[in-house]
Amino acid sequence: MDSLLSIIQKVNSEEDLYLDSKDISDKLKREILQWYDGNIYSQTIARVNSAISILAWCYNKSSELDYLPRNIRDKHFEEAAETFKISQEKLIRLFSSYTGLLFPNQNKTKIIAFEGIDGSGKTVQMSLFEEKLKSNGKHVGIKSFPVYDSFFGKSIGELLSGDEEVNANNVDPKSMSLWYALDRWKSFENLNYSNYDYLLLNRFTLSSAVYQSSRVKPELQSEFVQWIFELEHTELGLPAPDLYIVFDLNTENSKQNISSKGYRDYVGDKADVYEESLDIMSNARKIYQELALKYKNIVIINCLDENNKMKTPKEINHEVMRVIEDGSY
Ligand SMILES: Nc1ncnc2c1ncn2[C@@H]1O[C@H](COP(=O)(O)OP(=O)(O)OP(=O)(O)O)[C@@H](O)[C@H]1O
Ligand SMILES: Cc1cn([C@H]2C[C@H](O)[C@@H](COP(=O)(O)O)O2)c(=O)[nH]c1=O
Repeated sequence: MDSLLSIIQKVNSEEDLYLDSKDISDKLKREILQWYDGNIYSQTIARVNSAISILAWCYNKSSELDYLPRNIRDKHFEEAAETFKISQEKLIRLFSSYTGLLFPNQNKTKIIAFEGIDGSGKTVQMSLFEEKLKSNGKHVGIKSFPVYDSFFGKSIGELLSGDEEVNANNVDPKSMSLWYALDRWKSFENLNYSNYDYLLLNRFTLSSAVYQSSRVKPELQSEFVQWIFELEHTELGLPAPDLYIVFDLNTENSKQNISSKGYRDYVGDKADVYEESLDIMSNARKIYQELALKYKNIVIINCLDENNKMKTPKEINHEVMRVIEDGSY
């Protein structure tokens, strides 16, 4: 099977068809789960089958529903929502977007997030990439998280500064994650990014998955990562980036880069509580590497040369361009 349309045709021809994991490629699983609830990281076959049943319903019903009076149409949605055990609002949302999934628009906005431990060069690289895209005539949106001057971001800055007794390194990881998640949710609340060719993000959900899971016991780490994805994608409806580019370097080089950053509003001239913790930084580096092996939308770029010195910004930018041009993520 090679397309969602052919899968629907199979569903239509075989009553009670339940797909096996091998019946559908990883790429299609990601696409359908992105449409279903955004959480592409929980690819259980039960979730994929639920999404396919709803997709098939949308496809089969569309021409009929389009011509029905409003009250009868609503009745159809109400009954189907009950069958699928989802809310009517969610079914209506899925119905309004299913054509985009079955007949993809090549001009869809690409969301690319820049990630890595503190001082890994995300800001420098995002701005080089943005310049390149703009000089190629692309329409580009950018966002950086946390948004330190927003309502939620201000509290994140205070917690990171370590100035109070309760700080970002002693507050429990789930509570800390909620601040970051709400900060992103607020920032996306009224954002219509469909007109951009690219939306570039300086840190996104993966930062919490990595940094906050680095603060829980190792045996609870992978469950914690899933909790973050569920919180931000399934519950808050944030989109999963098409691609995460993670800049990898050792903690010695990152420390040196942090010290060259100069004054920052939320922390002044000093480092924040995560930047100060060698444990958090080295655990975070390891978790980024582990998650990149697990998920196809996470790609690592090695920022160090054979002598463990930082490659130049231009050299790293070439590697970013290679990943984008390759397009195989
Ligand atoms: N390839 C590089 N070689 C040398 N210095 C670099 C390189 N890339 C970035 N830097 C310097 O390192 C510092 C941190 O870079 P940048 O702000 O881009 O990192 P960041 O990952 O965004 O940091 P943070 O996560 O702490 O916000 C800056 O002073 C920047 O000029
Ligand atoms: C967005 C985000 C960030 N963090 C962590 C990672 C960093 O140590 C700090 C702040 O980021 P900055 O790049 O130094 O400004 O917070 C996190 O744990 N979760 C997140 O979502």
